[in-house]
Amino acid sequence: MAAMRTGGLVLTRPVTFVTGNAKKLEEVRAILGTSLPFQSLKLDLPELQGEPEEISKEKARLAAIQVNGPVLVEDTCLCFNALQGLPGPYIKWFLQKIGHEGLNNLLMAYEDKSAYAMCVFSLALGPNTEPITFLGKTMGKIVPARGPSDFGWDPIFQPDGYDLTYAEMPKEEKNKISHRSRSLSMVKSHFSEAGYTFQIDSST
Ligand SMILES: O=P(O)(O)OP(=O)(O)OP(=O)(O)OC[C@H]1O[C@@H](n2cnc3c(O)ncnc32)[C@H](O)[C@@H]1O
Ligand SMILES: [Mg+2]
Repeated sequence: MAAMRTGGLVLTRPVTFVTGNAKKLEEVRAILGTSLPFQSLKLDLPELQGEPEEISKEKARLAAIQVNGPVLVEDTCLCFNALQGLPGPYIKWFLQKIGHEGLNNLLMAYEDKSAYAMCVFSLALGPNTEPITFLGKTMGKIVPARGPSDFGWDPIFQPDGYDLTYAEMPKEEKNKISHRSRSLSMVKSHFSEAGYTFQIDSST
């Protein structure tokens, strides 16, 4: 839990990253390394409809109640410029129903294949605290699927400046430029700037 102390906030528990997605967790682990004490909890939280930041904040509020402590969650969007940002936060269901080919077909009527991947992390220090959001974006375009299909829409997203899709890139390369790593670098800066201190008693 969080307690105030002069000069910053003392956290007596590690931050819990709550997600139902094992691939997200894998990337968050690789990106954060040991820079932030965190643990994970596999929970598929219900998601509100609406703007990405509100969806992410609401997930954090629900997660903080479940965990009864500091939590980090994220919501990921894939936004097509020709479609004014859709499917956006609804990408999970589009992907599930129409797949990579269907997503490409959605853009068939448009010249503009540009898109961006967006990650909104939300940090809530405990239940009843207002979550803070961190938004990271990577620009690119939608292409016919290339590369291994072990993580979501990675095979159809080709980031600007690369000839490779996210799926074709070595993981370390994706993690250097991804929407997730951009958002997480803001989370890391927040932790160092806000002066939080972790005093975790491992015996409790
Ligand atoms: O429990 P949560 O964290 O919500 O996990 P989720 O899988 O439900 O994730 P989202 O609600 O954020 O939906 C995002 C969708 O985009 C997929 N996705 C997320 N990040 C991705 C990435 O970096 N590359 C490819 N696909 C990704 C993910 O598998 C989902 O289908
Ligand atoms: Mg989800």
